[in-house]
Amino acid sequence: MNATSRSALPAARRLVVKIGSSSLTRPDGHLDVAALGALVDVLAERRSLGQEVVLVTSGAIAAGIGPAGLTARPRDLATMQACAMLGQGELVARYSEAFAVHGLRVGQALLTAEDTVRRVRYRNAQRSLEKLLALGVVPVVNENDAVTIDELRFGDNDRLAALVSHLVRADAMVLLTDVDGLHDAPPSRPGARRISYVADLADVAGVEVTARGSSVGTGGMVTKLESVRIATEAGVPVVLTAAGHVATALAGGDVGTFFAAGGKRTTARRLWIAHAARAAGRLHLDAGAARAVLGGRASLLPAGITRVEGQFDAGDPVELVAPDGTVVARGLVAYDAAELPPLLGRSTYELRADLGEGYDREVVHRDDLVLEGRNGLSSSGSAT
Ligand SMILES: Nc1ncnc2c1ncn2[C@@H]1O[C@H](COP(=O)(O)OP(=O)(O)O)[C@@H](O)[C@H]1O
Ligand SMILES: N[C@@H](CCC(=O)OP(=O)(O)O)C(=O)O
Repeated sequence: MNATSRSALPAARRLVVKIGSSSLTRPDGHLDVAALGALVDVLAERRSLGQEVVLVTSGAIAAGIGPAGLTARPRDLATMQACAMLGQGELVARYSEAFAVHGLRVGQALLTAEDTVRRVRYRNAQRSLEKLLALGVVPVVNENDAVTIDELRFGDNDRLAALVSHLVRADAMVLLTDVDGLHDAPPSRPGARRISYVADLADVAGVEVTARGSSVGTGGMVTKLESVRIATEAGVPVVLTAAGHVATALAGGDVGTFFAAGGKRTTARRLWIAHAARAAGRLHLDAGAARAVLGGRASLLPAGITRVEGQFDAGDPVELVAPDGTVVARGLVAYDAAELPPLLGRSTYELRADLGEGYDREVVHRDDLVLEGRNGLSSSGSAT
């Protein structure tokens, strides 16, 4: 399949389609059931043409606003989560009804960032989604808002969709929103024009995008481009378009923006480390450690760390900072923040002798470390 042209879409064996809150929400903040039905009609048609579809859908919070007795979308995390818990069942019920009209069944998958990072959980999600697809069911995926906490939360579904694309080995990903693709300036600005084709994300590095989305969406165009980066670096081409253009987009028509896939498949955890929503802390390195890490082959040992910043637990993403203050890499730390201070600057030999086996382990293993590159991901791992 050609990952550099729109012909990838009708030729795709497996598609991931993500629809955002802005396209599923009425002006009064409630779920737009008609918009949901229109999307399902198009997806059902693709299924009848032999394509497999994985749907990543936002809308749980929107669907929960009414039942929660609220008048507007909440902004604090706890109320958003409560609303999503109320609304998720409602949302899936609407999808079940709409797909049933076409004789199709849906299966709900609620994922967290952790499911795409931890190897065992990644494999588990991969196996169950494969089985669901083999059963002819349409997976309906959302973030598990009820249990996710701030640092490990996607918040928006854009990056989740990219990681799901990697997980299910999609041939293409389609991001549906309320604007017809990336524009050369925020679309509210007079004269802003759609960009039809992007061969390399570096070509649009100068385009002004805002993080503030529609009144209901999360992350705006910034998280969409981040999602595009993850997908294309993983070898998956992307179309970003308006929800109303989904039929044309899936047929390979010239709507929205097509982003050609550049990279070769890398591991999901490396993608996630590079693009994790927020680092939980920082490790300051001495010059030797910074050089070793930048060399690309070394793990970070306690001896090369001069200072620790932030409250993190083992497994959290952290930034690695060189003596001149630049962030040289991101990685998953193997210790809690509180454990580290007595170990700093000491050799693994000393630590093993004083504290015993286990304290001589790397602070960040090289498999859990991604260099800060031009595209935020400059090292290559083997495919998961
Ligand atoms: N350069 C740009 N091109 C296109 N859209 C942009 C740009 N900069 C900012 N945006 C905004 O991004 C918004 C979409 O993001 P968001 O509201 O988070 O959508 P969703 O709910 O679909 O995820 C659009 O409404 C648009 O105003
Ligand atoms: N998981 C949340 C999605 C949060 C959100 O707004 O995402 P998006 O519409 O992708 O910007 C929900 O279902 O409401």
